[in-house]
Amino acid sequence: MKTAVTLLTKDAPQAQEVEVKRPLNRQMIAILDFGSQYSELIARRIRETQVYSEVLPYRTTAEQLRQLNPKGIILSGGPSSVYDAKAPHCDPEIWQLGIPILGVCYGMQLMVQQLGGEVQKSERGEYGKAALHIDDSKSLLADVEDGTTMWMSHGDSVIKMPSGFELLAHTANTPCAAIANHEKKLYGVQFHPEVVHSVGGLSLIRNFVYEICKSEPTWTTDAFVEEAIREIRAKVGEKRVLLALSGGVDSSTLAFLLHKAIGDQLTCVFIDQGFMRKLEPERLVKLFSEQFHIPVEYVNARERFIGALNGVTDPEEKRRIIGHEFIKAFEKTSRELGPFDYLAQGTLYPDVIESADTNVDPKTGERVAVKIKSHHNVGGLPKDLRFKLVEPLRKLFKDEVRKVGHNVGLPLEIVQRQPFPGPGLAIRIIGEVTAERLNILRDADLIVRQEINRNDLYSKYWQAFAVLLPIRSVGVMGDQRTYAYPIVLRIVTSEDGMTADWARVPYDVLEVISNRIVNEVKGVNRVAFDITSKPPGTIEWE
Ligand SMILES: Nc1ncnc2c1ncn2[C@@H]1O[C@H](COP(=O)(O)OP(=O)(O)OP(=O)(O)O)[C@@H](O)[C@H]1O
Ligand SMILES: O=c1[nH]c(=O)c2[nH+]cn([C@@H]3O[C@H](COP(=O)(O)O)[C@@H](O)[C@H]3O)c2[nH]1
Ligand SMILES: NC(=O)CC[C@H](N)C(=O)O
Ligand SMILES: [Mg+2]
Repeated sequence: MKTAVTLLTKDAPQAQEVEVKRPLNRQMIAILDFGSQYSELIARRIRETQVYSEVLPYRTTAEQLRQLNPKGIILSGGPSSVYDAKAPHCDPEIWQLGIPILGVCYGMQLMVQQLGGEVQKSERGEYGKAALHIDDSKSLLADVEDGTTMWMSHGDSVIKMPSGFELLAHTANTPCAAIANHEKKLYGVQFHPEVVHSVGGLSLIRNFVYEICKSEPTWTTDAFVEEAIREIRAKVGEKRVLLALSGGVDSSTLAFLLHKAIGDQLTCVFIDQGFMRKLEPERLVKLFSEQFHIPVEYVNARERFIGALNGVTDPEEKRRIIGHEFIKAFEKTSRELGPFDYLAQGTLYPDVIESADTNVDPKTGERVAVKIKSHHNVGGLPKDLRFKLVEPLRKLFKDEVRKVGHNVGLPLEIVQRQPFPGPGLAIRIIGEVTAERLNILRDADLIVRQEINRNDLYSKYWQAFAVLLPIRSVGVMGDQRTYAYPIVLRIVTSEDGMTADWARVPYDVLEVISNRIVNEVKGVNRVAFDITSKPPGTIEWE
């Protein structure tokens, strides 16, 4: 049996109303989102404990929550201050639901304020690591070591707890760093247990999920696949689906998942936008058709894409045009091979969060855009998209998708592939994209890949690639003056693409890459290595 609750979720495509359907017997932890950058990270940490979790808008009412029947509720952090007139509030009825609640940072401050305690701006904010001194190691803080490091990011503090609450922990700057009303199962922490720097954060989350909420670890990759297949079948019915297949991890995983779910109602379409790496298109079509027996329609759209980018230099403009051309190519394919009602894409959560509206305006409580860059498959979509979207991986992070891929039988060589962006080499050529620059970058990129593979480094790095800059510098080769492009090496480590660090690549590997590029690629006379982490940089240069 299913319960249907209509909610406006924050990452809904074109902000349509989305029905969140949860089977009544599904155990879940609901997260109410007050605009924290980490809301989805909390969900992911909960899922790591094998309990299903979903982020919902902070306006979700107590009645809607009662229908969803979660085992526990978490209130996220957020940029607002609870005492501001326009700060976002939750439905005050939720405190009476009898469901355990954990407030994190802003979430705790809100709990305190609504239940009669006091929150004030503190003299000194606390940002970064803090030592947590434990006053009561029962329940929430069981197994969390006294003096452990927790990560803080707040300017306000709880100065008076509501009645019925007890102190669980403090730090040097924060007298109430963790509090509880054991009887009502209401808990609050000023720090962020969900971030990786909080040592013991996962223990705290496990205590909440298992000991306090009494959830059971039923959310496994098997369960995800089973449910995704059921939902795809229910959504699509007898209709036909066009899958945008790039050959990357996400869309290949989706191809296997959809193939299991709807068999030959599925048509996979690969668009050759002209920005692929050397030999990639041929390899992909062969692999899927011959080895996996999943036929792929190859669409040659090279002329259209490069034509559309003629003279365009602004990165967001490039991304918008590329997204638009992708959709035009899918529509053309639909006219020729369709019709298709549904377009399936391997969209993941990081694509969504970087492209879409994610923050709450502290003054109005409304979402405001903090767009980092429009991923072609999210921000590049037109408002009047003719297809309905099928994006079952939309809530997942890359490492979760890799597990799903493995589960549905995708071979290791694809499961472990480094990501490659849909706009391809076009966003690795800074400024205008020309055929000449594409050829140069393709040759340089091949050398990077060859040397990384030769040294067995491929699986150590999140991505390793070359970027071409549209400037030229002077060099000397064979006693001749050269005036040519530089290539930048971008090689990073990362867990999920949301943050990244530059890889400490052995000098001798860098040396060989540099020598080979300058010697073998005509038009390049200099190689640089990017040593910027994300943040403040991003992984791709555009
Ligand atoms: N050349 C292409 N042809 C068809 N669809 C594409 C192409 N490039 C990207 N897409 C679509 O856009 C989605 C997002 O691209 P993205 O690169 O994030 O994922 P991916 O290619 O599937 O995996 P990876 O991130 O590992 O490269 C893909 O899942 C796919 O649905
Ligand atoms: O399919 C995609 N379409 C895009 O428009 C896009 N932009 C960035 N990326 C990939 O996303 C990850 C994070 O990249 P950034 O740090 O550059 O935002 C990195 O792994 C990037 O390669 C994209 N993938
Ligand atoms: N990270 C947060 O949730 C911050 C909450 C609130 N804005 C503060 O500064 O205390
Ligand atoms: Mg890709």
